[in-house]
Amino acid sequence: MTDEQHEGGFRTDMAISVDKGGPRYGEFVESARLFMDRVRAAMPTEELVDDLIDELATINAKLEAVAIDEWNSPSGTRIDLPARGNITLPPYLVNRADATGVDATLRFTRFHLGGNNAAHGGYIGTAFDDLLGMTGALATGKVTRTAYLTVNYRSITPLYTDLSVTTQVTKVDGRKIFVAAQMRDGDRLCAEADGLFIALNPGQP
Ligand SMILES: CCCCC/C=C\C/C=C\C/C=C\C/C=C\CCCC(=O)SCCNC(=O)CCNC(=O)[C@H](O)C(C)(C)COP(=O)(O)OP(=O)(O)OC[C@H]1O[C@@H](n2cnc3c(N)ncnc32)[C@H](O)[C@@H]1OP(=O)(O)O
Repeated sequence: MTDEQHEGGFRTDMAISVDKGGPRYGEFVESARLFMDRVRAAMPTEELVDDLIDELATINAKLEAVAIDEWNSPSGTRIDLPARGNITLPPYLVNRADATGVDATLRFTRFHLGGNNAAHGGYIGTAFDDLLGMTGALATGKVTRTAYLTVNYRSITPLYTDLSVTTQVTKVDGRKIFVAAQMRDGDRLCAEADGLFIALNPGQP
């Protein structure tokens, strides 16, 4: 990736990769996700907390030594991995993606718990934002930025259940891409969204 491609405050091109971080990078990301779930579910003893702080200090020092800028990191660019290997995002697999929309399968886990075994609404919005951003990118061939995103929560979204997410381009008007999405548990509509994404101009901050 050149300086020109990411001049300004947001990348204007997507540095996709399938090999950064090596063949076991996906396994590393899944281990990190499992760790996040385990932290969320744990009731540790004081002794275990002491022990874990020390072990994590070692791990964090190893990772700090290999930190790299956002434009070149595997996280967010590995298109062969769930959610492009980005642990910030709920893990989803893209089943179909073209200029008209995207079909994905998504699974929330303990880390994404809102309450009463249901997903937190913010993570539902995060999933929609990313998959709709991808939809805008595929519709225009450019990176797009969210202008607005409206989420309607229609019924409880369960954890540890394969959910389907479908997105559609509803209208393109110059740089404006109007999009919609639905999240379902089988036939049941859990949540839906509509949004406006703006295709960035070259160098736009
Ligand atoms: C297996 C296959 C996989 C393949 C994958 C391959 C590739 C995928 C590649 C990449 C994509 C992947 C994933 C996506 C990644 C991330 C998605 C997350 C995106 C975000 O999470 S991003 C962060 C949150 N987001 C912001 O941080 C925005 C802050 N904001 C701004 O940066 C500006 O605000 C901006 C840029 C939005 C617009 O600014 P601007 O200067 O460029 O344009 P301007 O203001 O002139 O608006 C132009 C026209 O839009 C209308 N307009 C604007 N805003 C409107 C609104 N809210 N409501 C109604 N209309 C609106 C105007 O009225 C005008 O309309 P008109 O032209 O008709 O007058």
